[in-house]
Amino acid sequence: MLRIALPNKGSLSEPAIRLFSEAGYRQRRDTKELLCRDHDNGVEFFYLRPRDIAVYVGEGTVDAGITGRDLLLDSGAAASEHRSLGFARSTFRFAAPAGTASSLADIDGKRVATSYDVLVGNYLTSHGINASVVHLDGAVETSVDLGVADVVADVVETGSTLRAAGLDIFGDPILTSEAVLITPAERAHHDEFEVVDRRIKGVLLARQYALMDYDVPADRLDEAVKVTPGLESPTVSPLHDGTWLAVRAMVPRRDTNRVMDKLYETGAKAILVTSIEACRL
Ligand SMILES: Nc1ncnc2c1ncn2[C@@H]1O[C@H](COP(=O)(O)OP(=O)(O)OP(=O)(O)O)[C@@H](O)[C@H]1O
Ligand SMILES: O=P(O)(O)OC[C@H]1O[C@H](OP(=O)(O)OP(=O)(O)O)[C@H](O)[C@@H]1O
Ligand SMILES: [Mg+2]
Repeated sequence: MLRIALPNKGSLSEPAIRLFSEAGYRQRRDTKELLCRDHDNGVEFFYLRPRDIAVYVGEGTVDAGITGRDLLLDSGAAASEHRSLGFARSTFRFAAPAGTASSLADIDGKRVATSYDVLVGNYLTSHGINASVVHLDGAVETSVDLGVADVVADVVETGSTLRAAGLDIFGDPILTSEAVLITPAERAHHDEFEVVDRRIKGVLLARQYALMDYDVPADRLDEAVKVTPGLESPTVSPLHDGTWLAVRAMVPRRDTNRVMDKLYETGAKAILVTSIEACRL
């Protein structure tokens, strides 16, 4: 059986499990379950701490897993990013009390608290900054107030956690992160993994695209098709009346209303948008 590690808690867990459910894989029913075997699809799922997943994948004891790009880089494990998944998006930033730091150079000689010491250590070294990294397991934003650090480096989504702690973000983002599908760095993929990957890709595409159908006068087809080029090329079929054509194309979901406006202006009618349940491309 193919072995896949999924996050058992935290922000990555629920969307990672939902992704595999939507791809047709059996998932655990209870958050206490640490293992779930999907015999029909030949895949065994292990629910592990998000931070540990890169370690298991790097050791090759599981064939693939989902973690955050930030956690993968911090682990130093021999695992590599195979596909980004578009959820748990965050940036990794430095922050300090207002007025105490405004650029990377201001960190020199200071103490930086973080849960991601490898990531931060490598970043500081590569930028020639000499600072001491203080490892904390979590709630890093409190460390400055309590006097164990001068600066923090942490995950930022909306920024409200840092703001609430009276810290201002400064400098360039250290990293832009999101959930990623990872595989062992030094091993060829199993054929079974290719099936899993194709299914995951299908779910991601189905989330990203909608199907658009419309009717257009034959002499306006070229203009309309420029607005809906589809992924390969749109399907065009004749209507019974002989002067109109029916067009079907995939359209990025976030563009559907803008595309419909443009098509309408081109003379298209009966414009319909339908969700895609699943796809293989
Ligand atoms: N608010 C957030 N928005 C988006 N991604 C986040 C957020 N918080 C954490 N992450 C991402 O989740 C991963 C960290 O998972 P982890 O479970 O260790 O932290 P967590 O989600 O805060 O859970 P916990 O604090 O319970 O350990 C990282 O990839 C991180 O970028
Ligand atoms: O920029 P924001 O939108 O505020 O999000 C970022 C915060 O979210 C996460 O913490 P979480 O809420 O999971 O709490 P914990 O990690 O401290 O348990 C992360 O560790 C940051 O602290
Ligand atoms: Mg957290």
